[in-house]
Amino acid sequence: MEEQARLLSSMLFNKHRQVEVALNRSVLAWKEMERRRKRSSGVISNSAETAHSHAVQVCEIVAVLDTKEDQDNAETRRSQKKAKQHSQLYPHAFTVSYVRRTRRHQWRCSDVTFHSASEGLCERWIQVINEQLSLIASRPKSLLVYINPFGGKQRGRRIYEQKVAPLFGRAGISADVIVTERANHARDHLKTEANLDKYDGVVCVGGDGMFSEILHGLVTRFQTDNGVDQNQPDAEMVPCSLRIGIIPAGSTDCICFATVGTNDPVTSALHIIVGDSQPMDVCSVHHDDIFLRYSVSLLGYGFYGDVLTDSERKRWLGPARYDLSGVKTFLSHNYYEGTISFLPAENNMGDPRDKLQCRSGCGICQHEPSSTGTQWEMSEEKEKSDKGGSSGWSAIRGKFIAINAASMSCACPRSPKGLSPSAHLADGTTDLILVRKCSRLDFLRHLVRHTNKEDQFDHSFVEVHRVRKFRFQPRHHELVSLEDPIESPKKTGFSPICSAQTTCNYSTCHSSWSCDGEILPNAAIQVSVQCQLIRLFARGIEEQQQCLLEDPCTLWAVEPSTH
Ligand SMILES: Nc1ncnc2c1ncn2[C@@H]1O[C@H](COP(=O)(O)OP(=O)(O)OP(=O)(O)O)[C@@H](O)[C@H]1O
Repeated sequence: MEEQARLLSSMLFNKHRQVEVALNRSVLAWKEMERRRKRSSGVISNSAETAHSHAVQVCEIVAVLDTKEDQDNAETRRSQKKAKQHSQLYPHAFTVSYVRRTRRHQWRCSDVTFHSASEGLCERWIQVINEQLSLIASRPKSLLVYINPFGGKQRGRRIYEQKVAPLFGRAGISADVIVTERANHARDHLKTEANLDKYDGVVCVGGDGMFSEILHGLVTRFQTDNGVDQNQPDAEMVPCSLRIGIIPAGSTDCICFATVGTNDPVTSALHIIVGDSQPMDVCSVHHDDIFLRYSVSLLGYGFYGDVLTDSERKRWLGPARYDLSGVKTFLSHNYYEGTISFLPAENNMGDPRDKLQCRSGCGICQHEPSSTGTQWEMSEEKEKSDKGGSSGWSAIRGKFIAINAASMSCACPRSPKGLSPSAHLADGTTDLILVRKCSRLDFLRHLVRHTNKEDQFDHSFVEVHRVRKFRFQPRHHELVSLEDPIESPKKTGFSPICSAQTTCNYSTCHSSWSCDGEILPNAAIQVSVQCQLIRLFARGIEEQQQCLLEDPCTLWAVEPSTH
């Protein structure tokens, strides 16, 4: 680390111990100065200095506040006499609140209080730290918060008021809060009414369904304001300049888990406060030239579409409905025919089986936008120059149990590595997973591999492609008539191998697409990945070593004290 000039350095007191505190542009560090007698080799040395060093990155300081006398004494009541003496000697204090990492990607807000005899010195510390914080332009000052009071266990409002609002207050962030009164309230408000110029970001308190509302409201608003027609599948979309923060308060919080690494409201609030920014791809889904929906996580046809459709009918069962519908759909073992066409990503975009996981600061997601843009244009050219041909695009016609497009790993507590463990959040691609017709036992083997360390793509009936665009055309929709004898249907009971849904009426011979948990009305769809269309107040999942601070000792290395 390049050594930076100290901005401030003082001898202060922390918990009645003298500490040397120093600040440069990137680190606040303090170390205990403890003088004690030490015996070595039979000689009593004069004194030995031991130091316990602590360091906090300036960008992870939440706030610095003047500490009121009684407030600090409450902390030290154990040794009241000592505390009283101490507070008489050093009556002035300031408290720094900062991010502390705990287990499994969770963050907490910790406080450290420094005392001094000099009020002026404390004021100077507060002023200089605040000056440094104000230089961090990415920190939000004003937020628009939507709370779904009915998401998950209906604790959204309480979570916000008790865990999040106090932190925002401490960090000096103002928030306008809207508690939603109906489904799509947040989406509609964002689309038309909200005065977005006032805000640095939008916060969603709820689950994945609520996030989807915010996503649709915000993306639609930015396209409308910029004259982009969402119904045009090839329209060049305008990225949203406002970031979205997710305070998890739903029954499914997969987007939060995939971008923060944990579902914890305090951690999410701290990521918002420090002004993190995680770009994210969004898939636009069209049927012919009609816009259907946006997706950031999973588009699933066949198995996952059927599970969702069935579980919607069992809402009264609560979260258990997913398990029940999963078992039922598995036993039904339907397959569907159709043609899937796709535009593969370039070779330098990695491979779904390369075992490179998308992590904080991911290299693949940081491809220069210009180079990605150029490659993208080249692919578009290929596509245009080859209308009706196959160059650039590939097409597979077949019988599929499941067709999934994972734009992120889709990891969740139940499937820790997710549907596509190496999918990236912001590389402009989605991982297209095709599970062809196979036996029930083989399909079970494939499903089980989502929960263990084995490669779920290592089956002859599974293939996976990293793609920028794809289209699906169900076979029935194209030409199948009831007389078409392509598969002999077995509508009653479970077939020994698979049951083809080909000779029934339209509504039963095709599956439905599940789009981030919503069912799409059309089976024939076109999907384009919009690279980095939105940004979240997150930083991706941190690797263990990324959590460690660079050596704070560099701060002690040279430089005379400024105070
Ligand atoms: N005030 C409201 N009343 C009813 N529905 C609402 C309200 N506000 C938001 N919603 C809708 O509730 C749905 C579920 O919300 P959310 O994702 O927050 O919770 P969830 O428990 O994870 O949901 P689910 O598991 O049903 O997807 C969203 O699709 C959203 O549109």
